[in-house]
Amino acid sequence: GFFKVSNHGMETSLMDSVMTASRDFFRLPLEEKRKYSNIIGGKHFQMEGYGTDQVKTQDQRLDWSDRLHLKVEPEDERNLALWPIHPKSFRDDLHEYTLRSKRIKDDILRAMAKLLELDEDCLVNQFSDRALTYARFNYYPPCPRPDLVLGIKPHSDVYALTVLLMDKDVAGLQFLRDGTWYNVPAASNYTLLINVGVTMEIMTNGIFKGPVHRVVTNSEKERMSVAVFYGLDPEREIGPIAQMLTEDQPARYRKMKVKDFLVAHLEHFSRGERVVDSLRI
Ligand SMILES: O=C(O)CCC(=O)C(=O)O
Ligand SMILES: [Fe+2]
Repeated sequence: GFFKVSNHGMETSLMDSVMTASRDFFRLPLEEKRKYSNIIGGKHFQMEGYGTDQVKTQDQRLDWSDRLHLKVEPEDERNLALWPIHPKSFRDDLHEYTLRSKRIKDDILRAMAKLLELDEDCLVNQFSDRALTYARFNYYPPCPRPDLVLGIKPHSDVYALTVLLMDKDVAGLQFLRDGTWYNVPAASNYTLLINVGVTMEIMTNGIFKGPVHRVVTNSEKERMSVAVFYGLDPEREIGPIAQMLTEDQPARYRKMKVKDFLVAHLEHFSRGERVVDSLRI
């Protein structure tokens, strides 16, 4: 599922700085932002950078949003050429923010392990120093026809855990439960939203589920959010962790290399499907 955390130890000034740096970036002229484009040489799509989703098919549903997607960990794999230098504080703020966010993530992983009656560090230890962390800055401009287009189409996050910093003034995120969409209010009190992703769903053999969510558009106001996604080392396998399996509780998902799993996710996402459903045994 997903939940809000308060008293998380992240300074409100840092949260404000990250939001402001992000807003300032998206307000730059298009030619400035294009320097960080996720399309190389006008045609080749890459995961990182500024832009929208990869367009795979003519009939694909597109989202009413702009993103800046950056790898922050492993630190030696940062592609700094794609880290904006305007506004000036952007790189430092993001670096600082992800250090704090990592502590929150580890605290939550320990609490989740306790809930599962596993060793406290059992989940934390799944994330080696080669584990992937991405930051995604989402910008949703006002949309003249909110009835026709979504800010982000329904999806489950693919990585293990998402730490989401939401707009303080404008709501838009919705979660699906039993066929009904529920609104998440704007984060006026500096709470962070923690969202379980399908990597966690698989690791915990389906106990913690990656909920389906979407973002609706707004005809008057722009909205911003910053998501930090925590994934595994792409070179290892993803599957239910051994501690979750017993004779009565056999594996519900087949194993796959993380790298291939992420590629499969993109295929499913562009079709509005969930990759996890294709891994069920
Ligand atoms: O903008 C939001 O509140 C949610 C964004 C989201 O779901 C995502 O980036 O995966
Ligand atoms: Fe999401």
